[in-house]
Amino acid sequence: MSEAPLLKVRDVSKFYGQRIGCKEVTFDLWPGEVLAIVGESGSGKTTLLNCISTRLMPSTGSVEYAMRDGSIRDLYHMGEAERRFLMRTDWGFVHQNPADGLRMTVSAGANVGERLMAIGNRHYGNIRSTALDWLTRVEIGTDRIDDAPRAFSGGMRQRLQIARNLVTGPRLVFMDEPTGGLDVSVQARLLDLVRGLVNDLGLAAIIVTHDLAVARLLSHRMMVMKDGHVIEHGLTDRVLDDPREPYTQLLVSSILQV
Ligand SMILES: Nc1ncnc2c1ncn2[C@@H]1O[C@H](COP(=O)(O)OP(=O)(O)OP(=O)(O)O)[C@@H](O)[C@H]1O
Repeated sequence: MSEAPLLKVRDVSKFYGQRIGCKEVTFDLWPGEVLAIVGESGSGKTTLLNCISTRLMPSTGSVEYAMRDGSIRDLYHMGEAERRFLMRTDWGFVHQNPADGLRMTVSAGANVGERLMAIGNRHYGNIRSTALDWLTRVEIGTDRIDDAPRAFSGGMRQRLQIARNLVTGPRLVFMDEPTGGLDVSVQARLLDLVRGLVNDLGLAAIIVTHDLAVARLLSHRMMVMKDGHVIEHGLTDRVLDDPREPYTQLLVSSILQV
């Protein structure tokens, strides 16, 4: 890991009227590091993820990002066009529901290829061969390249969404319950795949999950949220093996096997 954080999140709070979405969240994320945000439903995980990824503007706080050229930018003071470019090129966002991250009626190949075109690739042959390569990497048969994702199973759709996000070589990927809504056996295969890709590509990732087994398998560090606050934060193995907060102890003990 390099010496400067990729993200510096400082005192990020989001209020929905009187209601707390998340409150005074501060942490650094380092290049190549995977952070899991865990907590029960309504604890503020998605609100925090959306604030950090600028899909939602926080009420207060700041997020600094180390750009590829080494400059540090304040995400909430970036122009809209620049932020969109960053999202398309340097970041990925994997939604729980693949339909939110895919174009369901265009082919699998086009779903992957259009991200390449968005960053300036114009050579059809190269785009198609890169798309084929990525379908293989996410274990989708290359004979399915011309099929639309609406003809795919849930697991295949999620793998295609991952290929679409990773094809442009992002440095940071946000994932919101990436295995939610899938069968257990499909989840296990997807988790293996995500873990392999994140390791191979040296990606930094922030993964929201209510499933501690997902956090155990994928993350280096984890933050536990309750009622919008981060109540515990540390190395994943430490938090899961030796939880300090009574609430985390309860969460851990409610899972038979993590
Ligand atoms: N658009 C909104 N308007 C009003 N309140 C909201 C909105 N979105 C979230 N909240 C509230 O903010 C709090 C945090 O919600 P959030 O969805 O971030 O939690 P979560 O941990 O991601 O839950 P889940 O796992 O169910 O998605 C909750 O009290 C929720 O009701």
